[in-house]
Amino acid sequence: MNNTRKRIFQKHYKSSKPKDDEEIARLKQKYENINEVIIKSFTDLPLSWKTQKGLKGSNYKIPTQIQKESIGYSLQGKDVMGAAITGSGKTLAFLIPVLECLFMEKWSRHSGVGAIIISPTRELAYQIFQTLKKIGIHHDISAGLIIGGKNLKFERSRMDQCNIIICTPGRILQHMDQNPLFNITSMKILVLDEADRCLDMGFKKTMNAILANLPLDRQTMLFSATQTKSVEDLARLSLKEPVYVAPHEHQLTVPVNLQQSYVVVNLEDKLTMIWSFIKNHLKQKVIVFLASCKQVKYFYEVFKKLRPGTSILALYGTLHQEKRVNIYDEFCRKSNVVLFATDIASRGLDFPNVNWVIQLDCPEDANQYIHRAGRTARHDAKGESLLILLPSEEFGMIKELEKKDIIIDRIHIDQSKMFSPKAKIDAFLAQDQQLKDTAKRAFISYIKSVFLMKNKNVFKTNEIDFEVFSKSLGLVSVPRIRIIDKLKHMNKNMENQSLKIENNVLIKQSNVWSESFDQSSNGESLKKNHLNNVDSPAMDFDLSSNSENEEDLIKIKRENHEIEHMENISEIQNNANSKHRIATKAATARRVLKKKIVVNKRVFFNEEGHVKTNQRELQSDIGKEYMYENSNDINIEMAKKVLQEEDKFDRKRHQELIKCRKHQVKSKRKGVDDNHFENDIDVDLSWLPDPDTIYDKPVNVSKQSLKNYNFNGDVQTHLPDSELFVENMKRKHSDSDISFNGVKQIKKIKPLTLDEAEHIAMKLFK
Ligand SMILES: Nc1ncnc2c1ncn2[C@@H]1O[C@H](COP(=O)(O)OP(=O)(O)OP(=O)(O)O)[C@@H](O)[C@H]1O
Repeated sequence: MNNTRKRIFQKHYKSSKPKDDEEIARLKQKYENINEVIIKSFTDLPLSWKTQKGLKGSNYKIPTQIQKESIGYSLQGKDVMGAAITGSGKTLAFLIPVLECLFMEKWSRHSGVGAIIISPTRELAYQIFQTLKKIGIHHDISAGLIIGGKNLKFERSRMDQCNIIICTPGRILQHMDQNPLFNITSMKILVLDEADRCLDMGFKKTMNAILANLPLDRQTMLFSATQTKSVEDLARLSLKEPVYVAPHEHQLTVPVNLQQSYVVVNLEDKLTMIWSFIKNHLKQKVIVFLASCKQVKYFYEVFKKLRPGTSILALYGTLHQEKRVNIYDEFCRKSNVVLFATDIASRGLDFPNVNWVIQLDCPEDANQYIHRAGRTARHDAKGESLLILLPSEEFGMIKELEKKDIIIDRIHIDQSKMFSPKAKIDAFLAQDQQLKDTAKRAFISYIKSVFLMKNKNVFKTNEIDFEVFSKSLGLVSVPRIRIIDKLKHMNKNMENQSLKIENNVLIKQSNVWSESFDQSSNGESLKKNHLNNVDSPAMDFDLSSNSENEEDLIKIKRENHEIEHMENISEIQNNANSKHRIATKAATARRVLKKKIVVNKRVFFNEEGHVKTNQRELQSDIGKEYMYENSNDINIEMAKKVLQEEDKFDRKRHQELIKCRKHQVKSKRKGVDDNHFENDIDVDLSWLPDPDTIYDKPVNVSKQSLKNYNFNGDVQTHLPDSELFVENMKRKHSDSDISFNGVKQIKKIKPLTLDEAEHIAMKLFK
């Protein structure tokens, strides 16, 4: 019955399939009369049957507002700039026109690249690809995901067969540069998802290079929840009379179903706060945003060890690509789970059914807040967002959000529901050096991220109590951050000076900074913890992560910064480089002598716990002379010579020792006692029982002749079972022909049982 129905349906379906040419002509006619007001469902849009079927199969029936308003313009071939709140369906708003455009152009697998869709992160590109696969399943068009993390050759061999390329900026540029067969001359559509991010300073050079390679005769679509309106950006993209579609402008910046709130906590209480939150929300799906990948790593490692009773995942840029995709999929699948993430997860990702978004570290700006919070309450779903602010961040950040019409309520933490995992974390770090290092890196990366943030009304490094913060992470002492020390020092000397620096110099500089931290924690300079009014210069750094360049590579969003408080950037670089000079022991010793520091004396103890005084004296004449020379200075050349001379003596002694050892082995083999070695092995064996006494007695030995021995070799009184024991032993050993060195051979002795062996041992040691 079912089969018949299916066949009938297929017959009907086949007969109703219009010829492509006819369909194209019919649809073209309708393009001019698209009226968004009368569009109630996707079927009201002039779309090919292949797309309609794909949409239906994916359960998309009613278009969202941005889809209704933008798809018409896109079908007409206009450049479109779409801006709509997070989770409002912007992906379909550009994927449908892309498919339709290629269909109308009668694009086939052999027609080459027809559309390029660029996304700032790999995860987002992967997600777009998945959606395209669903809705484009009935089209005879191929698509490729070009995001890196895979062999370039492998991608290259497939590039030419792709009609739609979904990519990240870095990877597509790599193909443009390195693949002579990559042909995009016939390309029709360019889409930038999260356009403002793709066009900001982080990707500026890459995007400029990509755009220079693309044909000018193309349609361009830009989509984002926080769309760029920069004239410069639009000029770079060579947009032609773009249509700006923003259905929620002046009404909404965040979804209506999003419930927002914020709390104010001290930096040192953040860990306790998030731990308590997780413990109170074990049955929820939560994303926790942090400022850097090193922090994410630390929180992930610690929380995994703490075992809160829910799954813990982490997503950050330095993870291997395959792992990233697996974590992404796992988080999508699970319902009770906490994901610690950097901002690679803040834009575009459509994780289903996220209950909470926690912004544990303050977002860079209001736009960042919008994107992060938008990971929940997507489409028609509800969700909650909690922003965690430091007392020093509250005023500035709330003002920033108000500028974007985002009004959020402050809530207070119920202290009775706070559980501190501090004691456990301290214990973990004490046992695990790796975790301790991760904590140090987390500490440093957080301080650096605050230091480099542009908005100094919000991010104030001088308000951070370094000692208290480091303790809260389980660290015993404060890790040293040299560059902050350096800048603090320079700040004092060079106030009111400014300097224009080039982008690339600063990028290099930031790399030096990221490497130049010293993990030793005994630096006096930071013992006081507070930076004395040191704030970073007004630089526009983007610490947000991205998969292309790895998130800890600090990127600048704006060119030609005015940097106050710095006299000469090259000087910083020189100084920073000089920090990398290897400190030799000699140099350290010289410094110690110069400063007249009394270093601790090293004391050696022997096994009995007595202080060893007889240190080996130098043997060579030159060595003795050097030792008794009463100088406070270190003469490296002289020390070298002494070592060379002493080396000769050492080698000689070593050879003698080897000779002696050989001699000892030989003697042992011969069974000859060697007095020399007896002296070496100074062990008193007098307490051992005389083997003759035990083994060489006749079977019916008298009770009186049997003796037991205590540990000191003293004869003890006879025990009633001793005779039995010896007899038994003799009987057992009667078959053996094992011979003891220097002891009479006992023939045919059977081996002892375990009990007997234990018994004899007990007797001997009593
Ligand atoms: N017409 C529709 N009907 C039902 N669901 C839809 C429709 N359009 C999109 N969705 C769903 O809404 C969710 C959000 O869509 P999408 O990821 O495209 O949002 P977005 O606007 O791109 O968000 P962001 O700004 O965060 O990137 C997805 O789960 C998607 O499947």
